[in-house]
Amino acid sequence: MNGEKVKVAIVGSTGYGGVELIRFLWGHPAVEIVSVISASSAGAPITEGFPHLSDIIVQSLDAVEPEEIAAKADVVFTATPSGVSGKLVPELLKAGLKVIDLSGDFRIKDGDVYETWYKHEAPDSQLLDRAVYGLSEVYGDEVRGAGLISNPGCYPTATLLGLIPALSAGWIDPGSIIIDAKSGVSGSGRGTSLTTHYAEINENLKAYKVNKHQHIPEIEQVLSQVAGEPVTVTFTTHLTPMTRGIMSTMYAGLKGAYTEEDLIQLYRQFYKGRSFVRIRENGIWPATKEVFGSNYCDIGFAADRRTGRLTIISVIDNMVKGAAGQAIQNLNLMMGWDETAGLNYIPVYP
Ligand SMILES: NC(=O)C1=CN([C@@H]2O[C@H](COP(=O)(O)OP(=O)(O)OC[C@H]3O[C@@H](n4cnc5c(N)ncnc54)[C@H](OP(=O)(O)O)[C@@H]3O)[C@@H](O)[C@H]2O)C=CC1
Ligand SMILES: CC(=O)N[C@@H](CCC(=O)OP(=O)(O)O)C(=O)O
Repeated sequence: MNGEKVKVAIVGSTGYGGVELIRFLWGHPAVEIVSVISASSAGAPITEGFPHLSDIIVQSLDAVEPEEIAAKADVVFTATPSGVSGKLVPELLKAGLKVIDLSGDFRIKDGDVYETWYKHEAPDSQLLDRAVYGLSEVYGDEVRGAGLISNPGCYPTATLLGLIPALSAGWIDPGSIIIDAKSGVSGSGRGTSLTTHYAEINENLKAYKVNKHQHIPEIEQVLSQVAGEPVTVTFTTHLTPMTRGIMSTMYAGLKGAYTEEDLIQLYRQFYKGRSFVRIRENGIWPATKEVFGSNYCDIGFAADRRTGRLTIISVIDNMVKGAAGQAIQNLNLMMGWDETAGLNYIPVYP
């Protein structure tokens, strides 16, 4: 990590993902933020909308001009909505930038599947092939040296990190997986809507997009690859009255009489040497507050002898491991740096 700092730009810097990228990148030892970019507020100081960045980000917001971004930066993060990234990323790559995209546009390898779930035109199939799916702990080797990284969705990150070790070991039945997931409202971005209106969400718990969530094909794509056979899942999402955090509770049929101790050993081995996945033991279940503001994913399990089912609980902060933190972890891997650079914070508690 010696020498000149890598210059980064952020498109979508006025959104929740963009502002969270600024928070971590500002303290990154090998990075300089050279441009914060906005489609709707170019020319304005970022502090107009985000006074907490006063005296930290001094430059005004730049316009979305790929050539100008490439003249300043080496790497660009696109924290832009699905449908926008798919059109913008090819221009940024053409201008010579390395790109880390936070949207869902490059995650699904089959363009037809993407169009069915996202209702936008799919990016070019060659680019879909080129995009590396940045689930850092699983595809880290592919991320190293990549030019285009597709950062995973928030729910898929929590869910896949919880399921992959047991599935790849052949310990759970791939046809039996049920996922019940809950998210804080920042997961839906900074835009206002009736669903996230204070009076609608406060003291409330709502299921949404049941069997229709755009993260279903993303989860199934990875699980199918891991299992070596087509996997379908039942996936239900809920909105909770909290700002940050995701809890994914997963159920699957066990294919043997595995104990919790077996599972702890399996998961510890799978994530050996990876700083951001922590495995719980002694029946202490992970809670969202225990990862708040950090890049950790905490996982706990219970193997039920009576029903033959495994319960896995995985928690992340959707804004960090579910978005900006994992994107920076991928930058670190892409650049050959320590994956924890700029991300070494313990969770905010209480
Ligand atoms: N929030 C979360 O927990 C997670 C979000 N994601 C994904 O990350 C991306 C960003 O999410 P989030 O920050 O929450 O969303 P926000 O809605 O908070 O922000 C999106 C930003 O995109 C910018 N934007 C909109 N249209 C354009 C355009 N045509 N060209 C350039 N920029 C545009 C907007 O800024 P401006 O108008 O100033 O340009 C806006 O600030 C999304 O794809 C989201 O799905 C992924 C994982 C988790
Ligand atoms: C709470 C909430 O609304 N969460 C969003 C997750 C958004 C996201 O991460 O979107 P992409 O992965 O598609 O980019 C949702 O459920 O759609």
